[in-house]
Amino acid sequence: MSMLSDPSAKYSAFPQVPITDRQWPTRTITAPPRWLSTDLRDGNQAIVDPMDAHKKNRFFDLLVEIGVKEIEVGFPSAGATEFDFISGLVQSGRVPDDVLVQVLTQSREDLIRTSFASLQGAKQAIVHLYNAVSPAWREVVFGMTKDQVREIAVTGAKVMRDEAAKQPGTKWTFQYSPETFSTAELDFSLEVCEAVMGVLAPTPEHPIILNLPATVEAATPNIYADQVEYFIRNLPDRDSAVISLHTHNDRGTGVAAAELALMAGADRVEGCLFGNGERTGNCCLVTMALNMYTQGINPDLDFSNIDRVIETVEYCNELPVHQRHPYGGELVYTAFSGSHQDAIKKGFGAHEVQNDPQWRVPYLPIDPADLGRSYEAVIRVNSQSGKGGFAWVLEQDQGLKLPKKMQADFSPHVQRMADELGRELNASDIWLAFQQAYHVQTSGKQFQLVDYEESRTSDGTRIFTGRIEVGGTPQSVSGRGNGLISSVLSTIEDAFGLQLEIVDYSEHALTAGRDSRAAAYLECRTNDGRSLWGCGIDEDIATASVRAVLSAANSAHLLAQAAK
Ligand SMILES: CC(=O)SCCNC(=O)CCNC(=O)[C@H](O)C(C)(C)COP(=O)(O)OP(=O)(O)OC[C@H]1O[C@@H](n2cnc3c(N)ncnc32)[C@H](O)[C@@H]1OP(=O)(O)O
Ligand SMILES: CC(C)C(=O)C(=O)O
Ligand SMILES: [Mg+2]
Repeated sequence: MSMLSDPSAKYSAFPQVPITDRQWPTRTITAPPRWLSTDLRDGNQAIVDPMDAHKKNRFFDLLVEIGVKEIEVGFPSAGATEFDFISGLVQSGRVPDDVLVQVLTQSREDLIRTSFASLQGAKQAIVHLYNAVSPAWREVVFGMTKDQVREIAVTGAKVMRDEAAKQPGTKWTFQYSPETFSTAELDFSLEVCEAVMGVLAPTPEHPIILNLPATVEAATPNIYADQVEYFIRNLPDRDSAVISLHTHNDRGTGVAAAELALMAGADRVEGCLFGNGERTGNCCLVTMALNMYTQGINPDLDFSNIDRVIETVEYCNELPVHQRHPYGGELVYTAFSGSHQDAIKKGFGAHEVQNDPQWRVPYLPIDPADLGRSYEAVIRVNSQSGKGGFAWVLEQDQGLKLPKKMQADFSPHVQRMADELGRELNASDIWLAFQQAYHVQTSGKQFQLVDYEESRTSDGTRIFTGRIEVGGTPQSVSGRGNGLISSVLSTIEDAFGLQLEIVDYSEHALTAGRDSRAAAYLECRTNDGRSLWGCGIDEDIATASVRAVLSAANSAHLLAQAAK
């Protein structure tokens, strides 16, 4: 078996929804929906080892902490683990007053009764009833006509109504899902929902939740939005229903479908953190909430410490959050490639200088700091990287702000190291490459400053007098110039025969908070016209400049040796 040359023999295009005056494309999302997490139900039913009570409790606490107010805690009739967890949670008093727990049940009398039993003692709760309504399920799963399938829902709704009446101390909300809504005839979904409403008699003050699942995502997200708009426009007593969305991600557009359907008028979104759930998962609540956040809308969910959220989700689901998962993945705020690094570094620079409250850093749709991620990890260096990358790392790690031309000079050293090692370079690799390239390390070089003094003559001439180790042996040297640097340059020429002319010089204090040292950078030209860079770091800025000259002299010495 292989892929078909004519897939239309096996698969058909999804039909259009019969509305021509659809409104959703002209709307924008301006407020968050009601969120329901189904991590403990749809997520839990899709993992290899369903969560035990310890993990379920930990997940529940996380959901409460991030601000989820409606939580589907399980499927009570699935077995003792589920039932005991739900009933234990309800009776523990750990459900905050502003949080609604929800349970799911098939439309079967015994299962509905078990579901209500699990919620005994709850102040308030949602009981969620479902049955599939689309042709394939009607014909293949139930072997029933439309009327019989509608009757499954009606019978279940009656049991729900009666069970609720037996526990009047609980404020009940009813939820009904025409499962497989996305692949069902819209008018039949409406017919079944109306029949359920007929039994449960919702009012605007006490509405039913009608949840419209894309149980299997079968079309482009605009089709789901059309289906939801059609449903809402044709539902009698719309104001007695909360319209809820439940998308899956079979085509990879579960979040997009929920977003467009929200524009179509829905009120509520069901999903899982990081999109766990059946097959390719449910709508990812983190992605959808943070998509809103980056449009300037407070989603009412708090992901300020997204790494802690990931840690708990990975622990409970025993599934990793993909490194490229929107907003949360380990690599989504990381740039390895040169042009991205360059733009991000400039973006952070401009952000700091302009103090602009609006976020305009290229390639980063959100400020990682808002989610508790540090800036340090944003730029990482490998063989695809450019100057912006290692310059950023040196600045973050060592406080060095290399002049642009020096970055170009250092670039081949980094490139060589990345190619040789064939892996990502970490901050200490780059620092080592820098120390080697500019002889900043304390040993193994030709010229090493021991100490020096500077004096002036009456006409302003500076005199450098010092001791320099040459190949390990201290040597007393001196020279004159009209400044400290030129006096060191003439010392080097007189003592060692190295002729260097200064082209560029800059210095800065190392990044505040690190220490009180300073860095000096120096570009020199040799007598055969070659450009050389030196760098000196010292607690004293003048000494840093002397070290920078010796750094360039060490390079000049190596060049002279190589030429011999
Ligand atoms: C899209 C979704 O995610 S739906 C949620 C799915 N989640 C789960 O199923 C997890 C928990 N489920 C379970 O532990 C088990 O399925 C149980 C304990 C609830 C029920 O187990 P069983 O009694 O063995 O039934 P099973 O789940 O295999 O269902 C099969 C029967 O239920 C019927 N059925 C399935 N769904 C429904 C429904 N929503 N309403 C009424 N009947 C249904 C089927 O037609 C089938 O009937 P048949 O035996 O006459 O052919
Ligand atoms: C039970 C329903 C809402 C469901 O999970 C689905 O249809 O995907
Ligand atoms: Mg589902």
